[in-house]
Amino acid sequence: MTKAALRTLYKQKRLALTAAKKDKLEDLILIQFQQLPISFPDVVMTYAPIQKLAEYNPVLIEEYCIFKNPATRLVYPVANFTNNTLQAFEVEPDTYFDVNSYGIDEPIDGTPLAPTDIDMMLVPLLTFNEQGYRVGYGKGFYDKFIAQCKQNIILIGISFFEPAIIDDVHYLDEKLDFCITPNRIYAF
Ligand SMILES: Nc1nc2c(c(=O)[nH]1)N(C=O)[C@@H](CNc1ccc(C(=O)N[C@@H](CCC(=O)O)C(=O)O)cc1)CN2
Ligand SMILES: Nc1ncnc2c1ncn2[C@@H]1O[C@H](COP(=O)(O)OP(=O)(O)OP(=O)(O)O)[C@@H](O)[C@H]1O
Repeated sequence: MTKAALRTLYKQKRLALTAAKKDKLEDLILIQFQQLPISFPDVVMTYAPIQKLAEYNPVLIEEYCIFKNPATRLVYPVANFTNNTLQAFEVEPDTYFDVNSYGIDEPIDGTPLAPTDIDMMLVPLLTFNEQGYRVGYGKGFYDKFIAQCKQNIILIGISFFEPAIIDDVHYLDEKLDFCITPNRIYAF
């Protein structure tokens, strides 16, 4: 399917999950994440989920990263919807967040961080394919941002559903290193 058709389908599939089903899938995803064959680096970019789009909430994964590596530093994206770019901000436990016009909690007094300082990134997505390419909301925020990160950054997608076939992968699309589903880890 095209990315446009996949966006519509996977938004519907996510929104159709009951709270109980979503809770169960989130537990299974955490269990899979805990099997990842990596050592946990210091600087981890995560995201605050968009509730109205039923995104996966990575909070338990963040806690697991801190448990495995107490030196973990958490970073969140702040989106500029004028030019569809992201900026990374490191947060502390007392950092304030404010909800932006798209319903995303963003840090308002974090410390700006260069994309090259990020070691690992949890990348939001709607779906992905067996080759490690993802479909997001179609504004290219993450593709552009990942292009500025270091070569050996670990990119991890998380999906409630198994992979799809994407007919229109673009040459600028960035490939994930792993995608976690409730059933297994895909390594690319
Ligand atoms: N949690 C989270 N944060 C993120 C992203 C993300 O995918 N998830 N982004 C990843 O890029 C950036 C923001 N990109 C976004 C792109 C579209 C929409 C959105 O609400 N799209 C609606 C249509 C809204 C409209 O056009 O009025 C939709 O897709 O239904 C939200 C965020 C940065 N922060
Ligand atoms: N490295 C890049 N530099 C400039 N433009 C880019 C880059 N990568 C992607 N784009 C542009 O961004 C637009 C959206 O890309 P795409 O459809 O892959 O978004 P997406 O991955 O679904 O969304 P997102 O990254 O926002 O979650 C496309 O028009 C694409 O040309």
